[in-house]
Formats: sequence, structure tokens, C-alpha cells
Amino acid sequence: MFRILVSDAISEEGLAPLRKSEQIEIVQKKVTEVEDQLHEFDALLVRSATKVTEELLSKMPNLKIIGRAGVGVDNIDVEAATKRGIVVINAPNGNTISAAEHTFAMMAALVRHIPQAHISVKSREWNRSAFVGTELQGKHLGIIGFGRIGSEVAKRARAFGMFVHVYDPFLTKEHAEKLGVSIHTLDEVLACSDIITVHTPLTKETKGLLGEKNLAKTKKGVYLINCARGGIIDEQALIPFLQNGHVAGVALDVFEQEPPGDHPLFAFDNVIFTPHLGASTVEAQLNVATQVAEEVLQFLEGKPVTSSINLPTLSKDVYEKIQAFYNLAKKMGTIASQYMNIPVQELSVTYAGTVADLETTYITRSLLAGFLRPRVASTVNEVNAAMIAKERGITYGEKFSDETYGYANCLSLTVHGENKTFTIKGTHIPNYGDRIVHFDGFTIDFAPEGHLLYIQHQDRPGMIGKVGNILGEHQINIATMQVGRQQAGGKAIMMLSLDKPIDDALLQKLTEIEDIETVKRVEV
Ligand SMILES: NC(=O)c1ccc[n+]([C@@H]2O[C@H](COP(=O)([O-])OP(=O)(O)OC[C@H]3O[C@@H](n4cnc5c(N)ncnc54)[C@H](O)[C@@H]3O)[C@@H](O)[C@H]2O)c1
Ligand SMILES: O=C(O)CC[C@@H](O)C(=O)O
Repeated sequence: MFRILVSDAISEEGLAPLRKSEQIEIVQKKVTEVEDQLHEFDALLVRSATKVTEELLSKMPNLKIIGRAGVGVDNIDVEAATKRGIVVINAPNGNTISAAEHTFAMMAALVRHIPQAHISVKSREWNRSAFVGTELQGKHLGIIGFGRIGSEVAKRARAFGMFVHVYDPFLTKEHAEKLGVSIHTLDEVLACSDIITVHTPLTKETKGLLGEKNLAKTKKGVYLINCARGGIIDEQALIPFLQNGHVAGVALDVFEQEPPGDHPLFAFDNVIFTPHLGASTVEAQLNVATQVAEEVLQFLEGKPVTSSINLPTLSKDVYEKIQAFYNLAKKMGTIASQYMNIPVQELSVTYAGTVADLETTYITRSLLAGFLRPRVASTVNEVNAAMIAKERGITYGEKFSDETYGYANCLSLTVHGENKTFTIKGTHIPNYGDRIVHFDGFTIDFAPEGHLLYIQHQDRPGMIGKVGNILGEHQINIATMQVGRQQAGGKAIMMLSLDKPIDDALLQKLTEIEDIETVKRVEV
């Protein structure tokens, strides 16, 4: 049974996919109302009101996934979630149209003074000359940030007969041409625009992007709109520009602090506000809620998610193709980690044959997670494996090769540790299973599962019998046994699969058999 906490107002209809599952219990409460149950939740669904901080995450040790019903994840400490191995997903395009339409509504309201005129009429005034506006047609619109919403705003602006000027340092010339816009520098956009609207995420670079210095570069009489994130337009810096009339008006849907409390910009009649309503339409809320609900359900059912912020994205089709190798890689990582139980510096993964044509990033992350799991106390999975490896000074890389050793596919892992290098190779045989076909210099063939016992010894008659006798005396049943040797009378190995794990005392007893050099337990 999975428990999901829905801590913000999320469309009820959108939650339907989750409600259908008998394995899921949904609790719709604010975080503060379920403080004593936080440790029980497997998933958390939020909009922008819940602040998912490191402190909150520390109270939710069972949390596996956070779903943001919307685009911006700036209310979520993604780094802290990643460190804890928690997947963060969002609904990147469900509210694009609503946010673009809201931007346009704000633009029209701003240049035609609609909110001010509305208040005036309700105060029994009939003052038509006080609210003379300007047309949008023929005006120059500067769009800063030309992603999903920025480009939808541009389409609407063209329909209104406006000239569109775009600044987006990450937009390629080709993509801009495809979207029918030309790219400008920020200074050009600031200088030529009658109206400027921002549609970037809030980042180190965009925080205060329209601050004192850049506001001074804008046209006198400019209108500004922020329906993206509070702080992209510096609220304090606006004050002198509004006082001296350089800025003709501002529309804010978002604020540096939400709610903004007693805001200094409330003193200006030409600044209009909405309470973060960009995504507040029935359609957008249904879209984003459905998107995250479906993704969370997929995830809890052990299937891949497609809109993760902290995992490589994976479609269902791709996942189905890589699933077998994903599992094999995890097992190989786990085996290698236990066998090489010394500090290691580098993991090198080589893909050959059919697997080399697949999405290997995800397979490598799975191998890395398998490798780190026996070594770290905290949760480690595909989400945080790369970060944990980096923290521990372990580098990793992928290679591709044509050498399959006669198999259709071959995954090879080489682990470089202090004074020792270890290589393991595995293959997946459809309708048969996973096989390890090479182990630390020996050709062998065993299934990587269960309680494994690795024994390295001198190739002498009777070795198998000696090991079998001791295990038998301790009521340990051998399920399978594979042997390999480099040359007759030289070094040889046995890989046994046991029905139950052996304890330290028995391990020691096996080590003491004459001609046995190494005995290692490996749990897969
Ligand atoms: N008001 C609301 O309710 C509401 C609703 C939806 C989205 N949003 C916000 O709107 C913003 C845009 O959302 P989107 O879906 O279009 O995102 P997006 O990722 O599709 O587009 C963002 C664009 O900003 C560009 N960008 C990044 N850094 C930049 C910089 N320094 N200068 C200029 N451009 C830069 C990126 O290249 C990208 O093209 C986000 O902040 C999102 O959180 C607000
Ligand atoms: O949840 C909301 O209404 C805000 C959504 C919006 O800011 C977003 O980034 O998607």
C-alpha cells in the first residue's frame, strides 16, 4: 500500500488515475496538519504553495517521489531530494496556454487601464478621459525567455499586429527561425520594446535581470509584465522608475515573496496585480494534475517516468527495450562492489552488441546504483547515484565496443581500485536470463542471483568435495555450482549459489581449507 500526501489544491478530476488504484491511499491535507504522519508517505503532490525544504524532506524518510503539478520547481529543494534519491517530476506543458493567455490578459489590462477603470466605475465615477489607453497593434513586444510560454505569447502578439523581439541565450538561430522570430541581444530588446514580458525560470542569472541597470536601458514609457517568477523583475528597483514615469506601468502575477504582504508597489495606481493566477484555469489544472497523477502511478508501479527533473527521461518504449540490461547492470554493479570490497577510484562500463544501440545512460546509472548500494548507508538509486559517486571520488565512464565474445550483447564492467583491477562481463539471453560470463580473469557461466559464494583455489582433485562436505555439515544446500580455471593445476574458481547465506564462522572455516586462497560471499 502506498500513501500519497496531496498538500496543495490539486484538481480532483486530475487525481482520478490514482484513486482507481487499490494500492494507493490519498491524504489531502496541509503538511502542518499531518506532522505526526509525515514519515509514512511514499509520494508528495504539490503546486507552488508547499515549500519542499530539506527540513521537510528529513521528516519524510519514506518519500520516493515528489510530483509538482505545474512547471516551476523553485518551491522544491531538488538538490536535497536528489541526495535522498527522491525522484522529482513536474508537468511541463499542461499550463503553457493558460500562462500565455494570462500574460496577454495582463498586457491588455495594463495598456487599457482595465483594473483602475473597473474600480473607478464601482466607485460611481464616470471618468472616461482618465483611462485613455494605447493600442497593441504596431507596438514592439520584447520577450525575454523564449521557451514554451514565451513562444505562445509571441503567436498571440503577432495576431494582434505587434512586432516581436526575442532575447534567449539558449535559443539556437535555427530554432528561432523555425518559430518565426529573430534573436536579439538583451540590450537590443531593452532598447526597442514598448512592452517587455519575462518568461524565464528564476535562476542565478535571471534573478534581478530587470534591475536598476537594465531598467535604465529600457524605452521611456515602457510597460513591464512578469507572469513567470517573482524576482526576475526586481520589485524594489522599479520604485524610482515608476516615480519618475520612465516605466508607464507594470503587471505582476508573481512576487519575490508570496503572498506579498503589504507591498510597496501597492502605492502605484499603474501597477496591477494578480495572485499567481497564470496557471489557474480549469483546463490547466486538469492537465497538470492528470499529468503528475499518471506519472506518480507509473512510478509507484515500478515503471519509468517521462518528466523527471533529476533523472534522465525515458519513454515507455525505450524502458521496455533497456529493462533487461538495466536489471543485469544493477546486479553486476552489486557483485563487483562486494567482490572488490576496497576503496575504488573508477568504474568503466563497456557496451557491445545489441545493447550498445540502446539508451545506455540509464543502464549505467543503474549499474552505478547497484555498485554504491552495498557501500553507502543512505538510499541510493538512479536519481542520486551520480551525485554520491562524485562525493566519494568515484569517476565513471561509458565505452562502446564490437567485441561481444560470441554473445548477442555484452556488458563489461572494469573496477579500478587501489592496487587491484577487476573485470566482470555479463550478457542477457532473451527467454533464458542473465549470465555472468567472465569473472576476474576467468571464463565462467553463472546466474547473478541469490546467495553466491565465490571461492578461488589451486586446481587440485577433491576441492569441490571438501567445500561440499563442510557446507553439508552446516545444513547449507548448494543450488548450483559453476567452475572455471585458467589452466590445469593452476588457479581455479568456483561460484556456488546457496539456498541460504553463510555466516562469518563458516566463511572462516572454508578459508582454512588447504589450497583455498579466497572465499567471498556475494548477495544479489
Ligand atoms: N504564473 C504562473 O502561474 C506560471 C505558469 C506556468 C509557468 N510559469 C513560469 O513561467 C516561466 C516559463 O515557463 P516555460 O514553461 O515557458 O519554461 P521553458 O523552460 O519552456 O522556457 C524558459 C526559457 O527561458 C530561457 N532562459 C533561461 N535562462 C535565461 C536567461 N538568463 N535569459 C533569457 N532566457 C533564459 C530558456 O532558454 C527557455 O527557452 C517559468 O518560470 C515558469 O515557472 C508561471
Ligand atoms: O500551481 C500554480 O498555480 C502555479 C504554477 C506555475 O507557477 C508553474 O510554474 O507551473
